[in-house]
Amino acid sequence: MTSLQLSAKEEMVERFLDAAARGDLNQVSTMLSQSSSLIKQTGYSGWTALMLGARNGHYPVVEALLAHGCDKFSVNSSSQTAYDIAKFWGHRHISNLLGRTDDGSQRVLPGADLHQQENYFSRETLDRLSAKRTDKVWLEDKQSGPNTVYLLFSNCSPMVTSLQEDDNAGGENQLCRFRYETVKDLLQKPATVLIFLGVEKRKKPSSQTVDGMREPPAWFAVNTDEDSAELLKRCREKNCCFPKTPNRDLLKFSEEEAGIVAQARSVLAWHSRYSFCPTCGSSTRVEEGGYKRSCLNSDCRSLKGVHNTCYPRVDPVVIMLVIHPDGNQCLLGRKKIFPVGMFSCLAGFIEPGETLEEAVRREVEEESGVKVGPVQYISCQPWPMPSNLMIGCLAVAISTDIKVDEKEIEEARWFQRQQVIDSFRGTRPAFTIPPRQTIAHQLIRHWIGMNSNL
Ligand SMILES: NC(=O)c1ccc[n+]([C@@H]2O[C@H](COP(=O)([O-])OP(=O)(O)OC[C@H]3O[C@@H](n4cnc5c(N)ncnc54)[C@H](O)[C@@H]3O)[C@@H](O)[C@H]2O)c1
Ligand SMILES: [Mg+2]
Ligand SMILES: [Mg+2]
Ligand SMILES: [Mg+2]
Ligand SMILES: [Zn+2]
Repeated sequence: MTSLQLSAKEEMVERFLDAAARGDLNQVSTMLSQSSSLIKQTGYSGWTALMLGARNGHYPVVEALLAHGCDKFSVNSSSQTAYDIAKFWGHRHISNLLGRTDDGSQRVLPGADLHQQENYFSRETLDRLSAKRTDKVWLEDKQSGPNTVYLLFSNCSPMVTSLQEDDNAGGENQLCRFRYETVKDLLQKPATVLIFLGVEKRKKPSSQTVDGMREPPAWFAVNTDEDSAELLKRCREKNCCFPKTPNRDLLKFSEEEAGIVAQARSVLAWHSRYSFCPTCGSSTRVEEGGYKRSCLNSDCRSLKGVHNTCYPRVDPVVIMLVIHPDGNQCLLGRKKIFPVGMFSCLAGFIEPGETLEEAVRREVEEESGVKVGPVQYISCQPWPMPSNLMIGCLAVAISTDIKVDEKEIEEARWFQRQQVIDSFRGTRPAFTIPPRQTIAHQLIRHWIGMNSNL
């Protein structure tokens, strides 16, 4: 396409991207002051100005674009961020700048790659204030606070408002939020479980107004045995419901709400499964803002010393993308219950007395017959179904013959890097990639972005 065929806007975008690629800081700054939206535009190459500045080693341009608040996590059509690009081309000073976390911790851990993937269910919107869980007076005061937020759960599913896709950034479900007056009768019921989730994290001081001095709102989750139709009557909005497919619907929240749901649902699921003392079978009492169950039998061993049975459990699971020794293929498998055509990373529960590296090696060999050598941790994800912690790793195979354990896996296959890229793009997909909310998706994307030939 010649420049004559470009619209005025497209031409401006191309000029801006060209300035970033050439390292023309003056032109980049002038154009940004005229049109700030240029910062997120991509040209025909599918690259942003940040990617082009990073590709060509223009530190001042990258610095200026970051100062203007550009999104350093956006990716090109090969799923590479500007950081991946700078690293690949050996512009260390730029990859260090792009990989730096806000607290400057990269300087404390030199050489560490602290560009951490944020996974769905991982965002901490609330400050958990765990020290306040034992402060009964403070907790009771918060319960009836005028700005306190309550979330209602039935059978560990949150009450939500279903939105049209465009209503909410990234989410189709929104949590229904209630005030004390609407739920206070429920709190009196013996079968109700109340969890203190935390208080909203304070925004920057500059955004505080007159009520900036007020304490930030506390959040609680309530699970009751009241009929779900009765619970819905408390809500005046029309679209409120308890989702019919709870597990799938948990993937439809915004990043902020997903983090809160992960916390609340895992703790509530623990209460619903551990209502009696696991040590002696007696009844228990909920304590510490819903984070402890103490045995009511005064002779019980669980009351002496610290017993982990009194606290909510988390089950660690390794999930790994196994890379072929040639570096150009990865191993994916499918369970019978997966949607048709979907392949995902292998995964399995860590067993007692096992390191995560050994768990990776054992699960991969059990499920696919492939032997694994080096294992590298990448990122993790709370997975509240009911209470897993998915520990995401890359692993390098040292054998390649596949023999699946048919009890767990229907099929496992090596996929070429290009097949994986095509599946991400949706062009001639060889298989379906798991949804973006899963750490499996993010691990596969990470591998694609890591060692591609730019
Ligand atoms: N977020 C993601 O991307 C993602 C992807 C894959 C799996 N997962 C989750 O990881 C979990 C584990 O994966 P898997 O099923 O392949 O594990 P797995 O390969 O270890 O096999 C599951 C079997 O392990 C046994 N098991 C051992 N400890 C267990 C425990 N604490 N709880 C339940 N079963 C236990 C059971 O017999 C169960 O059938 C799944 O339940 C799934 O929810 C999440
Ligand atoms: Mg498994
Ligand atoms: Mg297994
Ligand atoms: Mg297992
Ligand atoms: Zn007991």
